[in-house]
Amino acid sequence: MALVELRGVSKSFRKGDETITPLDNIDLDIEAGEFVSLMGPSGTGKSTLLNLVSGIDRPDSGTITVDGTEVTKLSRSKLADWRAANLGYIFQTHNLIPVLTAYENVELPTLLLKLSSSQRRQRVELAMEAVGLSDRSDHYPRQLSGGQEQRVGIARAIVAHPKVVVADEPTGSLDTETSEQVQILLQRLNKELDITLLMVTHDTDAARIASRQLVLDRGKFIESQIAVA
Ligand SMILES: Nc1ncnc2c1ncn2[C@@H]1O[C@H](COP(=O)(O)OP(=O)(O)OP(=O)(O)O)[C@@H](O)[C@H]1O
Repeated sequence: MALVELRGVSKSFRKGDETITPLDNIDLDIEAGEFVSLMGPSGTGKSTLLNLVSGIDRPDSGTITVDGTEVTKLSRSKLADWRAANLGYIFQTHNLIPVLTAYENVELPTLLLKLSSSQRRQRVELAMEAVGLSDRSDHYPRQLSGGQEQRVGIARAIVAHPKVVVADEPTGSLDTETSEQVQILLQRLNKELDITLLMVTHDTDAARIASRQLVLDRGKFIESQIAVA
């Protein structure tokens, strides 16, 4: 069984009189340790897919299973606990809390886990180290560069040792050089820490660093051209 398994997943939204169906009976398998990129025209349902995999939203039909847990069956409260322990989310803009230091921002998701304070400290320190920011722990977001802020966002996403990390345009708001650094970091986390990644991107260079490229269009996955480039 794949680490992430989508079977017959559909999701529609009503827009006035119209019904739009970004995801139409989709199947997807992501194996443990894979790095999958997802591209596609604007509004085709890429973020919707990430929200379904992470249990933020529910499909109209179909099942989503992550590491043997059928996420689509979990109650709301169970879902919150499951997400805290199993899923990391990297946003386009890092969404850091400005009044907390880098360390405290990364620590936040661990407060939902049953850990001793020394286990918690160890996790945060490891995550800060993994993104190369151990020396910036006491800095506030305003004291960090855009790339450093995004790296703190990445540390926050991996601090709970999640099974899967989903990333929604993680390099979308960065300049070319910083974007490349974040791409290298994501690739390293995938290869060295064996983190399974599903990354939405509009950037073909970013998509190329993934081990598998998918394109979503009109409710379905299509073969990616860049996979054979
Ligand atoms: N909660 C919602 N209510 C109504 N419509 C929604 C909702 N969420 C998404 N949609 C619609 O579903 C479609 C897919 O949206 P989604 O954000 O998943 O696309 P996307 O591929 O991530 O787009 P982009 O590349 O521009 O970020 C869009 O038409 C969007 O307007």
